[in-house]
Amino acid sequence: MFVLSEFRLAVIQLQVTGVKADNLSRARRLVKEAAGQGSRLVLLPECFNSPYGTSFFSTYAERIPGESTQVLSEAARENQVYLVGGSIPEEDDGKLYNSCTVFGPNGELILKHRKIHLFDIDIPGKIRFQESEILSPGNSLSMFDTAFCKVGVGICYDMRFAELAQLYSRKGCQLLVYPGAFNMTTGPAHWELLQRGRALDNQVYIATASPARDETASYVAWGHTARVIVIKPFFPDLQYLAGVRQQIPITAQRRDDLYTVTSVQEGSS
Ligand SMILES: O=C(O)CCC(=O)C(=O)O
Repeated sequence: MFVLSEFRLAVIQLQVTGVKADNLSRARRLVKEAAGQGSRLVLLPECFNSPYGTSFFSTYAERIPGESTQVLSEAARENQVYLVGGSIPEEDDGKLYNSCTVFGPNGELILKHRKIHLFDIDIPGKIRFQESEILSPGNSLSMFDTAFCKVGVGICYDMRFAELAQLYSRKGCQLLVYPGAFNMTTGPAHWELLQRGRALDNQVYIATASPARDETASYVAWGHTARVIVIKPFFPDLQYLAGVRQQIPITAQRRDDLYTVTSVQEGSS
């Protein structure tokens, strides 16, 4: 397979409101803009079509395929990009999931990742959030190949679990993407730290996308810029990555005879 050493990736920090149609059209417009700037892989945030919160999930939930994933598929095809479609509340067989769909440049659905680790935390006086009151967890790892590199997918809280990133890296991923929506408590404390940790431990690139911060929302996303909508291009450079892995060869230096992290799931490619 011909692999480009360097490519442009766009992370869209989307303004998300209660009007689904606006969220979809805004996302579509920004994917086009990102592609117009040369991006080959585009990432949207967690819950990009709906406000984030357990009280919203059932109202905004859709089946897959459905309205939102149709828009994503068309946006990927029209702009010839790999599109990691953030996440949406998904309804399937009476259950709700937090699901990320990934589309290829022909608009084909490459994979669906259901958030594996549900966001259940309780920090007294700060934030209580219990996704598991409403959502069911996914049970699969999710990776896909592109013309540039192999990509592992997680959603927000999934990023806290070092084992998942480690498995993705061991299975050959060079880039991990996490649509996210951290908050004003854990955002400043951990959002960047987690990304740097996962990247450093595993010698991979990490890309995350958050909804833009909206102080009027019931759940205020940390985001991480001052602007309402930003597209951040950056260039994963696989040659550089290979160099780092050679210079600091931790993969070969692991003591598999002493410890190991394995997936109990077979057949995840
Ligand atoms: O891990 C955190 O602190 C935030 C996670 C989160 O917001 C989510 O999973 O949606």
